[in-house]
Formats: sequence, C-alpha cells, structure tokens
Amino acid sequence: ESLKRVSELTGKDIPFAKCDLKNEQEVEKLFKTQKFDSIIHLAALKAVAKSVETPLEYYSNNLIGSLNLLNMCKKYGVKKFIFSSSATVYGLPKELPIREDSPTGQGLTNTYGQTKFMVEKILMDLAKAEKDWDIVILRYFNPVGAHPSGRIGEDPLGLPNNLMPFVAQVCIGRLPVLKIYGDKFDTPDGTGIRDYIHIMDLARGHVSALDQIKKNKQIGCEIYNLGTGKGYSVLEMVAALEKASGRKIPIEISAQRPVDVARMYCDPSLAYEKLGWRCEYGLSEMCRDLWNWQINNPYGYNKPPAEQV
Ligand SMILES: NC(=O)c1ccc[n+]([C@@H]2O[C@H](COP(=O)([O-])OP(=O)(O)OC[C@H]3O[C@@H](n4cnc5c(N)ncnc54)[C@H](O)[C@@H]3O)[C@@H](O)[C@H]2O)c1
Ligand SMILES: O=c1ccn([C@@H]2O[C@H](COP(=O)(O)OP(=O)(O)O[C@H]3O[C@H](CO)[C@H](O)[C@H](O)[C@H]3O)[C@@H](O)[C@H]2O)c(=O)[nH]1
Repeated sequence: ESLKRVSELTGKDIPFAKCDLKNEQEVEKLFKTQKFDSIIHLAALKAVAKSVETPLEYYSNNLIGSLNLLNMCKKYGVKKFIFSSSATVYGLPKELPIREDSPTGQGLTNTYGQTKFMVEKILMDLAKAEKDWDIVILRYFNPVGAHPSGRIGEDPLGLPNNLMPFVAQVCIGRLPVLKIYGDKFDTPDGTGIRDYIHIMDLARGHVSALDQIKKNKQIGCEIYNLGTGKGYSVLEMVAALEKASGRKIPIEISAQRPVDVARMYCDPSLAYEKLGWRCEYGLSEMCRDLWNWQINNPYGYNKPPAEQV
C-alpha cells in the first residue's frame, strides 16, 4: 500500500523485490537480475528494548544482513553506499552539541546501538582498505512527521516504540495515555530533550548524500549527523502536537527507562558545509504533517479494526 501511494505521488512505478538480506542467495539473485548504481541501506531491526532481550536475533539480522549486502556489492562492483546509522552510536554523550567526531561506542547499553556502531566500523575499515568505495554514513537523530500530502507516513507494527508515533496514537484515541518516562532529568522541565527532525528533511539528506557520492570519486567514508541542532523536551513535543491537532493529550509521569539520556542534540553544520544540506522544517511543520497523516489514516495503511475481515 505504501509503495502504491508513493507511485501515486510521484507518477512513477516503483520496482520492488522482497528479499531477506540474511539470505545470501536471495541477495545474489537480486544483484544478478538488477543493475544498481548505488545502495541506500535502510534495512534493520530497530526496537531498542527488544534488541536487549533477543541479542542474537539483532546481531544476526543487522550484522549478517549488512555483510551479505556489502559482499554482493563488492562482487558486482556497486561501490557507492549510504548507510542508515543512528545518534544512538554516541551512547551517553559527553559534549553537546554532538559533532561527528564526538566519541562513539562508549556507554552503549543496547544491542541495537552496538549493531549500528559495528556496521559503521565495518564500513570505515572497508573504505580504508579498498579505495574504490564511496561510503556515506548518516547518523539520524529523531525522525518525526510525514509526507505533507498525508498519504505516506509512519505506521508502526504493534505498540510504537518511539515518542511521537505513540503521542499521535494517544491524540487520535487509539491509545489511552502517554507515559512520560521521567520528569527528574537535568533539563528545564525535567523531561528528556531530543533533536527531532522532519522526515522530509531526513529524506532530502539522503538525496544530498547520493549527489555527493555520484559527483565525487574516492570520498572514502564520510559521516554526517542529520538533525536540526535544536532540542525539545517531551512536554514541548506534547504541547506542539496539542497545538497542531487542537486536542488535549492525556499524559502520566512514569518511571525513567533504565538507561535514558537527559539531553541529545547535534551540530549539523558539517552536512551543510560539505553537502549543502540543512533542515528546512521546524517543530510546527513536524507536528502539522504528523497530525495530517494520523487524522487521514487513523490505522495507518490498514482499515479500522471493525472493517478488517
Ligand atoms: N526511525 C528512527 O527513529 C530511526 C533513527 C535512527 C536510525 N534509524 C534507522 O533507519 C533505518 C530505517 O528505519 P525505519 O524507522 O524506517 O524502520 P522500519 O522498521 O520501519 O523499517 C525497516 C525495514 O527494514 C526491513 N528489514 C529488516 N531486516 C531485514 C532483512 N534482514 N532483510 C530485508 N529487509 C529487512 C524491515 O522489514 C522494514 O521494512 C533503520 O536502519 C533504522 O535503524 C531509524
Ligand atoms: O512512550 C514514550 C516514549 C518516549 N519517551 C521519551 O521521549 C524521548 C524520545 O524517546 P524515543 O524512544 O522516541 O527516542 P530515543 O532518543 O530515546 O531513541 C531513538 O532515537 C535515537 C536517535 O537519537 C536512536 O535511533 C534510538 O535507537 C531510537 O530509539 C525520550 O526522552 C523518552 O524518554 C516517553 O516519555 N514516552
């Protein structure tokens, strides 16, 4: 359904092949039958808490999947590669704003974050050893929002793991209340601060990265933060969605998650300097587009439960 809607929006057919990256034969079949210029590698398992409960599943999927893909890229000569990494690789940040050369891999407390850190390391080693690769690692901060048309957006399976999809489902009445994980952080209102980025800006960041690897040869491995550089607290995010929706969002203060960072926001200036990319949207557009998606698609790409057979 989402691909159908992308086709409607772009007027283009979107070729799609379902393939498990863990299965090397399946990946090879794809490389034999399709010609790729460059790869954007987004596929991963990403639920932080689940990754701690099932580490083998996460290491297998995210590491073996990435290695299979890279091995096929090498075999078939596709050496322009963009990787979806995460701000989580910074662990417990020692300095703010976080720069690309801030320490990574220290204080990483979950398997998901370890897999991102490890794939980054694999990519850096690869670029060091084989000079014909052009690799860009994008470290996403907290993506929110939806396409402004309201036709495509985030549709989590089961309970949303991240803040804003959860808040949106409370706002529309699918979930009763938002549990705020702690109000005793060292922040002005006591709730956690993050760098939220509109999904359209994040998507454009990939286009800029693609331009970079297409235009330039032998860039090696470049790393960019994708964020706005501004931090907002959980309460500020809730207030912004209340404003966008005109609805009251029920909240309750709950216990802190075992390892949660008080504040995280990036310095995104390197991406502007090198890629000419920076965020165009702010908090009000993030919440406007998130709400537009949620109100037009209360059950995501699915029909309401009563209409499902
Ligand atoms: N959403 C965020 O907050 C966030 C933040 C930082 C980084 N990221 C990264 O961005 C990428 C995309 O995230 P998303 O939010 O769209 O996640 P998502 O879970 O919506 O999408 C991930 C997709 O990867 C696919 N996938 C997983 N394992 C696969 C495998 N072995 N073979 C083939 N496909 C597989 C899944 O089926 C799913 O369609 C992920 O790598 C994620 O770790 C996301
Ligand atoms: O139901 C919820 C969900 C979240 N929060 C709070 O909202 C903020 C954002 O939480 P998220 O779980 O949405 O995002 P995190 O920054 O904690 O982590 C997410 O974004 C990171 C990037 O910065 C990594 O990609 C990580 O893997 C991904 O889960 C935090 O202060 C958190 O405590 C709540 O209060 N209630």
